[in-house]
Amino acid sequence: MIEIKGLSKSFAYDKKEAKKKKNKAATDPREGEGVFHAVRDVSFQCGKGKVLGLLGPNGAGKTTTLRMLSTALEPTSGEILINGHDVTKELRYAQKLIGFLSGKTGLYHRLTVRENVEYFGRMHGLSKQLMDERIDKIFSMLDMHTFAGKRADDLSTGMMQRASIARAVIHDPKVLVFDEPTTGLDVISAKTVLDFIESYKETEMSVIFSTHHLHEVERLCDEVCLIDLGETKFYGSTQNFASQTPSGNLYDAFLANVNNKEKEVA
Ligand SMILES: Nc1ncnc2c1ncn2[C@@H]1O[C@H](COP(=O)(O)OP(=O)(O)OP(=O)(O)O)[C@@H](O)[C@H]1O
Repeated sequence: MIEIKGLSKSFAYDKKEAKKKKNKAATDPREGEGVFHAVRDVSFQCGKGKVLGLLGPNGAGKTTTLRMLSTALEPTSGEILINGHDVTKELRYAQKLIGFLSGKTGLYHRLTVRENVEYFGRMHGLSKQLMDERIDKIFSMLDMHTFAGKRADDLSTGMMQRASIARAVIHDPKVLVFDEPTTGLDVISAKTVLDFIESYKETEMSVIFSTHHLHEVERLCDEVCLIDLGETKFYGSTQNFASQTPSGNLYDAFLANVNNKEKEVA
């Protein structure tokens, strides 16, 4: 179980940005004195065996939120608890339990896919036997055996993404945090990734992933957290989210919950 309570993250403006903002009235509620409040108040939780979809228009604060969950960024305020343990205070404990997939693959281009995954497995202290078992299982789930010996810089986008996922889950994390895992993938690779996430529903894991694709939410998510301008605007079951509008569809519910004038959704 992962709980996020009143999370916020502010970034100091660089000199150029600070100069631009000086003496100008703020047009965005996230603009503060010398800082930009990218995430202002985000709260949700994701129980064992549940999948939560993190939604929001471009720039809403999804990636920043997920980076905090992954421990890559330290929150300005708020709490992230895994099984009651505070992630910021028990970093090692949290890093063992979290598997993070970000937009950047983080693979070593000169190493083969298998070498890459083994490297991250060793960093997590996996024994050779456990590593081989895990690799065999994950590579089968993600249909990776055919390109396990290829160097990372020879991979297609879809292969690269699957290798990055294998890398993120080699240590058998209990909480998966995936940032837009299907962005840029063709239909077949996207299906492999979605099937993989779906398979986790049968386990005790919690999965949180951000997406702009509402059909993915419909298929996979038990719960939805929609953020806009850095704040949680809706958190609850996917069913309750959809039933907020007369049409009962996720697309209309999304539009009804965002203030952002552009109301972008892919
Ligand atoms: N390191 C940083 N310094 C300053 N501002 C930042 C930083 N990281 C993010 N931001 C700003 O915070 C806001 C939220 O960004 P974030 O990447 O979290 O949005 P997002 O919801 O993931 O967007 P998208 O759907 O386009 O990926 C944006 O306005 C972004 O420019």
